[in-house]
Amino acid sequence: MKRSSEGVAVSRFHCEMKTERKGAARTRSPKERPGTFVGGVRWRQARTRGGSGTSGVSFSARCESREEDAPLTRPESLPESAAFGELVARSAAARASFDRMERAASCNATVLLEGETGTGKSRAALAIHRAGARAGAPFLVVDCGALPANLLESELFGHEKGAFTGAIQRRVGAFEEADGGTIFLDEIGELPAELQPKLLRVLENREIRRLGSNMHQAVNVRVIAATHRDLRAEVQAGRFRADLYFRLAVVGIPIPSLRERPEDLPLIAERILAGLGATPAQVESLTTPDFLARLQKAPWPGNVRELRNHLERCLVFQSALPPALSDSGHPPVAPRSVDAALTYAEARRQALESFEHDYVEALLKLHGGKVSQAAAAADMDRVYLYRLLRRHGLKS
Ligand SMILES: Nc1ncnc2c1ncn2[C@@H]1O[C@H](COP(=O)(O)OP(=O)(O)OP(=O)(O)O)[C@@H](O)[C@H]1O
Repeated sequence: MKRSSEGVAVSRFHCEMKTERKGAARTRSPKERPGTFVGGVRWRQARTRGGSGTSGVSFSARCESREEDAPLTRPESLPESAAFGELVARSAAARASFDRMERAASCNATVLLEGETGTGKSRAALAIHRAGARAGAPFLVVDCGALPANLLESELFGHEKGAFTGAIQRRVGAFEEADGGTIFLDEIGELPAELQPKLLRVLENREIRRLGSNMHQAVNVRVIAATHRDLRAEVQAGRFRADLYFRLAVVGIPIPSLRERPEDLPLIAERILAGLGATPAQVESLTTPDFLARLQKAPWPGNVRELRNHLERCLVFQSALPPALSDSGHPPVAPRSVDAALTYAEARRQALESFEHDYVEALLKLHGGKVSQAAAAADMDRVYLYRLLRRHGLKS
């Protein structure tokens, strides 16, 4: 794509072109933009074939077909079912993601995993690391949404003694600790604005500077990032730097939600039940065609994680619970009663635990797994909500 004019105010994403098979490309243009022209006609979405031209306010492009322009994924060559690390799938969409993961594992490029909460992004990141040349080196996870900016900066890049109040000794950051290996930046969409240029510099120069130090230090780290957000929309809205987005999305891997691929559910359910140590009789009762069909119809806003919780609940209550009942977190048993044999303090602690679990689970479900949105709606601190989710095993 070449720029054909200068000094015109244009969107961060002028238009998106994705190659398809047989030398064709799909062109999409954001609706609020001045527009993209294919063959002189203004379009929001169009398919272009070899030789046709596409142009916009400040660029023009030509779609040309070449033999070596093979698509990244060849659906016709994909096997019936596939596994990548812990992940299993049958659907073409998920197998296409696995195919990309495998290719990503064999190189060192920065990867961006995009998918809703519970779709398996963290497991995919670990599997990419383990399948690659860095498998024997460290794999470090940093949750970019779990810490305020100053603590996160120190977590990522480390600090010198005295760098800030409370920095009583030097601390090595995750980038340094992961040297030779991989750093997994989870929830990258939550990275505070002030840290975005700092991370960009690290990705560009492959060197870090500890907080409070003047020295730059080279690091050899592979970066895999993940987000449940639509990062392109975040860039369009000005909340995420476009240059950082492009640095991260060298290999972009979308992971489909569970409701987009119900055909994967039986296979995943079997894998989960095996992992939970279900007996053959339990597996049989929880994989009947009727029960699986009911599970396949459920929306699963928390995706595979929610399915896992549901199946675990089914094992605990020894019953093929309908998903709608399980979703509320309330098994079909008598309402919670008070155990007066306990001390007041203990009974209160248990009730509070149970309330916290049910509340944060329902809250997250109500907001489609979006922690920041859920925290804002509940008037809670996001970091505190993350802590509660972890404590109750609702987020790994
Ligand atoms: N395709 C799959 N096959 C088997 N298990 C899966 C699959 N996808 C996800 N899981 C399981 O679902 C659970 C959630 O996965 P994971 O924590 O990687 O999700 P995530 O997308 O990183 O979630 P979040 O965005 O909330 O951090 C894990 O127990 C994982 O093993």
